[in-house]
Order: sequence, then structure tokens, then C-alpha cells
Amino acid sequence: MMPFSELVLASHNAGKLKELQAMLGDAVRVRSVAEFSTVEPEETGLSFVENAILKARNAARISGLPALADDSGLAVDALGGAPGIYSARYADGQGDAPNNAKLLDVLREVPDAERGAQFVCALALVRHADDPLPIICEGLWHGRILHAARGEHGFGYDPLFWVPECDCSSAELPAAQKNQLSHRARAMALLKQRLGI
Ligand SMILES: O=c1nc[nH]c2c1ncn2[C@H]1C[C@H](O)[C@@H](COP(=O)(O)OP(=O)(O)OP(=O)(O)O)O1
Ligand SMILES: [Mg+2]
Repeated sequence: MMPFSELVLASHNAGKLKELQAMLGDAVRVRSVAEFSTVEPEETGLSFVENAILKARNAARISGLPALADDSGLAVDALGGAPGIYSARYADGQGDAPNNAKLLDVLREVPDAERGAQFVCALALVRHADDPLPIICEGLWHGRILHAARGEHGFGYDPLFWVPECDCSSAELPAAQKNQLSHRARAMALLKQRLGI
């Protein structure tokens, strides 16, 4: 059974918020952390899980509501898993376009066979700010980094992420299809199972 009727989504990323909201449907009333503060907490953890918990606790603290956070990123095989937890800050916090340009540049000489990558998502749900037992669910999505951007949907690294099972980039997938397949979708499916929704 769903243990609460309202939830704050602890993300300042519009693309992520849209996807999480669509996946949750009307199972729970969703608020955004931006209603409570525009200050983003520093992501000081060394893992996706630690950063997700840190963001969830922060949102629960400032809202007084249960909070769900998503920490996610792109782990590229040829880069030993980078940019990983630093994906949002890859080009020093300048945003998606510079992040993508940097990734294309560092992988310029890397052949197709070595361009494997996975999107990683850790979801953390805390019932209150000091919850001693956060619910954690993870999801992975395997693909390959393209040589040039393709597609207009999604956000972040989507235009550079080739999805073998669809024969297109994740930015070429309609939102509904990405929301069935992605790292975030997989983590969310586990979370819904866990919550019985
Ligand atoms: O489905 C995705 N499609 C494309 N790119 C993605 C995806 N999922 C994560 N990403 C990238 C975006 C960002 O570069 C980093 C997440 O960083 P991350 O710190 O978790 O999120 P964020 O700072 O954008 O918002 P917030 O921390 O407020 O939730 O990975
Ligand atoms: Mg972030």
C-alpha cells in the first residue's frame, strides 16, 4: 500500500521532472522542490545512491513532505565510467550542450566497437528528512555513444545515446517510449513494485 498521498520530487531538472511525473501518473500527488527552494544542494556523494539520498533528505527537510530524488548520469566504457556522477558537471556546469560537445570531443578517435555506455539512475525515497531506511531503486540502460547528435526529444545526453533495441538515439524516441525503456523507467518500475502502486 502507498504509505503517503503527497510526494515532493527533489529535482531541479525540468526534463527529469517531466519523466518522473509521467511515470508516477496519478498514483500520488506530486509537488516540485522548486516550490520550496531554488537553492540546489551540493552533490558531495561519491555514488549515485549517496547523491540521491542527499537530495531527497534536503527536499524532505525544506518541504516537510516525503521526498523522491533521482541521481543519474552517463557511464562511458572507454572513459572508465566517466562522466558518471559528474555527468551534469562534465563541462564545469555550463549545461547540456557544452557537456555533449565535450563528450563528442574526447571520444572523437574512439571506434564504434569501443563506444559502449550506460545511463544509470538511482532513485531514493525518504519518508522524512531523517529517515533511517531510505528506499533505493536502481536502473541501467545500455547503449552506445554516437559520433554526432540526433533527435530533439528528451534532455541531457539523449541526442548522443544510441539505443540498439530501437535503432535510434534516445532523443529520437517519443517520450512515452523512452519512459518505458530508460534507466529511470527501470528504477521507477522497481520503486512502484516496492510501494505496491
Ligand atoms: O535520461 C537521461 N537522458 C539524458 N541525459 C540524462 C538522463 N538522465 C540523466 N542524464 C544526465 C543529465 C545530467 O547531465 C546528468 C544528471 O545529473 P543529476 O545531478 O542527476 O541531475 P541534475 O543536476 O540535472 O538535476 P537534479 O540533481 O536537480 O535532479 O545525467
Ligand atoms: Mg544534480
